[in-house]
Amino acid sequence: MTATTTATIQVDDVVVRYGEVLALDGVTLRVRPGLVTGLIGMNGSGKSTLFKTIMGMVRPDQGSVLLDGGDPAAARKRGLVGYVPQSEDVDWAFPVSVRDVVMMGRYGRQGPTRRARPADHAAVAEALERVELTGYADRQIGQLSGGQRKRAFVARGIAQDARVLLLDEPFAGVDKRSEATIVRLLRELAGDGRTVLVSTHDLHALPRLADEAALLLHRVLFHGEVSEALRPENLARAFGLDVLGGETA
Ligand SMILES: Nc1ncnc2c1ncn2[C@@H]1O[C@H](COP(=O)(O)OP(=O)(O)OP(=O)(O)O)[C@@H](O)[C@H]1O
Repeated sequence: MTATTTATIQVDDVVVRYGEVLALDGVTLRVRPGLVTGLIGMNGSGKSTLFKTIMGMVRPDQGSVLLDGGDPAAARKRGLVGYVPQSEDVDWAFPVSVRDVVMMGRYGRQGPTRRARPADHAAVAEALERVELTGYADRQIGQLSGGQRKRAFVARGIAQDARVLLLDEPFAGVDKRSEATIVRLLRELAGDGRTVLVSTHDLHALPRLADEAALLLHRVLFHGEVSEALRPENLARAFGLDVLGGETA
């Protein structure tokens, strides 16, 4: 059972190119269990590509990724990793209910028939409760607010009992209540020993959210204490901006 296994993300010197575009240029990163790690970077810095590489959906042109010490695609297939995608990557018109989305987290345990057993229904109900969406279970997923949609995907990862959770911009377009709920949940999930990696633009939420932060600009510029990551000189390097005003030279 993966539940007792320590899962850690190990990325070594990863390069990913899309044709001429160099999305990741020698990324090395260790993400430890039991912590929330924030992944900070400007648009196009490679955050989504790094997530897809960690999940084995994008193959590095160079370098290696280990999830729980093994191949990422295999780890994903055995349900080790839960993913909360960016909103643009989801077809919100798809005719599935919130409950169906959360039940997807149980597919890995159901075999090819996908017949839900009482334990699956119980896990889905508990996950919905934890994200405060019990009353929305039968709604079509697209009928939820932005924050509720994110919470539904977090519930999918909880129902899956994923040891590694990757969240791509979970606070984009999210109301304050959902943000607070997601922050609380991620802290609880990390407290249970899970590995939680969250990309965000929301620097204000970072001290409440994360134990560590990594700054990404096609490579990891800094990884360590959140307060250190937020130092103006570090943000200036990651965002190419002088936080006191204009563009850096
Ligand atoms: N499928 C693709 N084909 C070609 N180029 C791509 C593809 N996906 C991403 N890119 C390019 O790779 C670079 C990194 O993109 P990526 O989406 O990983 O960054 P990001 O930090 O997640 O950005 P954002 O915050 O805007 O989502 C960008 O220049 C982007 O245009």
